[in-house]
Amino acid sequence: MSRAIVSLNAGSSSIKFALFTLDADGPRHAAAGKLEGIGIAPRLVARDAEGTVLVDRNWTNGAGLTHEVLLHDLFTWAGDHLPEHEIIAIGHRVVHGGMWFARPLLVDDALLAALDALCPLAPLHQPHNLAAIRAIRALAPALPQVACFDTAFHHDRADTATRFALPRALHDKGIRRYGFHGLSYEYIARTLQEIDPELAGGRVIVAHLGNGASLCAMHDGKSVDTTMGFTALDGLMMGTRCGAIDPGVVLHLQTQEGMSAVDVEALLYNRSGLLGVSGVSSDMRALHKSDDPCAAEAIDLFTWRAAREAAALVGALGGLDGLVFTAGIGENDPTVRAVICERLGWLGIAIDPSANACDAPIISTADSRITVRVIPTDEERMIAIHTIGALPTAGGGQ
Ligand SMILES: Nc1ncnc2c1ncn2[C@@H]1O[C@H](COP(=O)(O)OP(=O)(O)O)[C@@H](O)[C@H]1O
Ligand SMILES: CC(=O)OP(=O)(O)O
Ligand SMILES: [Mg+2]
Repeated sequence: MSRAIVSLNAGSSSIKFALFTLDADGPRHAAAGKLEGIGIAPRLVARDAEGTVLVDRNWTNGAGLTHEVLLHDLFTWAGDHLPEHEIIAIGHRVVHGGMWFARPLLVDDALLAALDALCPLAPLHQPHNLAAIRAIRALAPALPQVACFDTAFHHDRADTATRFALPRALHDKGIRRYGFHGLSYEYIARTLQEIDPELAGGRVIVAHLGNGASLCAMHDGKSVDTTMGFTALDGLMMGTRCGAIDPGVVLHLQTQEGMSAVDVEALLYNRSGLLGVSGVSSDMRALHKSDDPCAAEAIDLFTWRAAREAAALVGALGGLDGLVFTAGIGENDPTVRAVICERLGWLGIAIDPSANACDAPIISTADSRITVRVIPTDEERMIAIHTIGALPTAGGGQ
């Protein structure tokens, strides 16, 4: 029987998970999967480390099944089908750690209560992250659970990068720029250190372009600035989120258009971004397939915003040595990467079209002044590493 850690990344309509066994040289990936379509038509697919499908299950009449019920089914499946693994802890991606939580922490009642208070700052994520923790507490009260914060990687940035130009008292109360996707950025920083230490020591922009999207400006592997702020609404245009917007628009919608705060929240988080501009889909693949001109306009705006924000981060870094693409779009979409790089061509970026077309590890030409890489992210592995480290006997009692 080998001891194992489960990493959970619970979102509004999906729960991504991965199982890692504890090896002397770090967590070893044993299985991973996704429970998606929660609230509509749930489907569970899991694969072992070789990619063999372990389960592909749909629920009949599954629309009414909650995260809690489905997590229970997932655990029953894991108990029946992965009996050779003793799960010793569960690690969670918790999107918002606020001002105080900058390191992975063992979950207890006090921590859960403090994290509940941050739900309004991450309405698409935090309630689901915490619901998964509570569901597992109910199923297995003695199982240690570790919260790993998406904000933590950005926590130690200089004050200038975290401060809004608002009265000081509001900053002191916690109204400041936090930044997200930190588990992904931390994984990329570590990987870059392994594969290209010289570049890792320099000034690098990492573009995490997924359903949620942000950029991180790193120097020597540390976050200097990032495009997301107080919430995961800020910065880039995303699947359904607007990204940076004149705050005057929000005031206008409320005072002139008669929208309530709840209406505005739903508009900015769920009906904007690629979905709102295209009127077609929030999914980049669907937009490429569509012949609706609004779909093309949405993709154009996505690349325009990404290049514009990247240029701002070059200013924050005082120059640029490397650019890394990651997450669903960043790892798999040569067209989006090519257009963003073309818009940033003035920085001395030159892309090799054939390397870009096959998502090669390096997609810049040999004489490009800036190295452009594609690195698949692995938030689940980062969660497993942090979870092992946060257990009472660090190293998982090995
Ligand atoms: N081959 C691909 N080409 C273009 N876009 C892709 C491809 N594969 C995935 N994507 C896009 O990646 C996005 C989802 O990214 P992902 O990192 O999985 O998001 P999240 O983890 O936030 O749910 C979607 O817009 C999807 O269309
Ligand atoms: C913080 C965030 O936007 O996360 P995701 O990309 O998973 O939506
Ligand atoms: Mg994601």
